[in-house]
Amino acid sequence: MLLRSFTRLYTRSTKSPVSKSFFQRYRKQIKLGIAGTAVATVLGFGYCEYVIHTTWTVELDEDQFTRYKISQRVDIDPHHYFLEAKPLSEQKINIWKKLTSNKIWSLEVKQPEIMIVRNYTPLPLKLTVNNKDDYQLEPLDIKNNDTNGGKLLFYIKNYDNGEVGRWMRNLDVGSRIDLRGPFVEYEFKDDTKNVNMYTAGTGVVSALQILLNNTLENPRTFTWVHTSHDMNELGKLYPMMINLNKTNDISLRLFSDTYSIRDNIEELMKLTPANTQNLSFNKEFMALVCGPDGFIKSLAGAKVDLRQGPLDGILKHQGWTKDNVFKL
Ligand SMILES: Cc1cc2nc3c(=O)[nH]c(=O)nc-3n(C[C@H](O)[C@H](O)[C@H](O)COP(=O)(O)OP(=O)(O)OC[C@H]3O[C@@H](n4cnc5c(N)ncnc54)[C@H](O)[C@@H]3O)c2cc1C
Repeated sequence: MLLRSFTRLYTRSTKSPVSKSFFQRYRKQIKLGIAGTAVATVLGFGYCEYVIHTTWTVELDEDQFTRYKISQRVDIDPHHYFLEAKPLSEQKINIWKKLTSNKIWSLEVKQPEIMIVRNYTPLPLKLTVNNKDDYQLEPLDIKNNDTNGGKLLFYIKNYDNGEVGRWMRNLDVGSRIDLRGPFVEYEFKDDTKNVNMYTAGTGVVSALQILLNNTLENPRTFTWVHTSHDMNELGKLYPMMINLNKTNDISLRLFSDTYSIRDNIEELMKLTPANTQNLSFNKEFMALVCGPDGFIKSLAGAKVDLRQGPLDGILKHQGWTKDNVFKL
């Protein structure tokens, strides 16, 4: 008796008649279910792709992000590098022609892990990397529609404790970055004929962005003062600046080894023509100042809450008016 019930139990548990009949009974439905799941998965992936492509704009836009990937990066020194970003979708608008050399503009880069953005200033330059330590920079021929496939080149400083510059430096080539813009920081008025440009550190990019754009019909005259701790931090931007200095419209004066302009006040005064028109606004002259806070303060007075703030410093001393000066 005991043996029989054991045999019955054993037989039931090993034959599993329930599952066998279940599969037999619902074979069709199971097959349909598997096929349905496969179709849903394929459609799901397709939908995700659709959503991604429609929630990120294809053309650069101020309100929404456009997807790029890091196509090349060249490290200059531990705190400076070039980064080239290539759009994932073809850009129909030639942004350089659209903005011309009348505007200084930047793009926002998103750091998605901590959801912050920082502005960076694209340069109209083509980067060619020959090998690990050798690269070339060449200006885009914007007038003749050279867009380099919409690739954008940035010159970036990474601070030891900085978030975005450091994050981008550690990303692999091929990684995705999202860009938004353009945001115009300054636009020249047609009347402006003579520009005094004062830049320090990465502020160099504002001057280079307009001076390397060859779309302007009637070029302006530029007196450009740049100060860097060490000109080597500019990498191959430095020889490019020396070449720009050889053109008729640009006169460049470089101060190295110091961000402090205190040591060079006399020379800066000489480079900053005194306004002899009794402090009245002369629409042909414009001074742009771009660099660290202390640099801006010494030249033109401090910015206040990201606004222009009162005019002070060397430019005020030389009789320039508030309307002739813009702090970037
Ligand atoms: C219009 C515009 C264009 C620009 N273009 C360029 C460009 O082309 N290239 C470029 O390199 N930069 C450019 N910048 C600067 C850039 O946007 C960033 O500010 C810069 O890269 C630093 O950002 P980060 O996230 O790397 O560092 P952050 O995290 O902002 O830190 C920067 C530095 O400040 C220090 N810091 C951070 N928080 C504090 C705090 N609370 N108190 C004291 N110190 C602090 C950090 O330690 C670090 O040293 C531009 C800025 C503007 C507004």
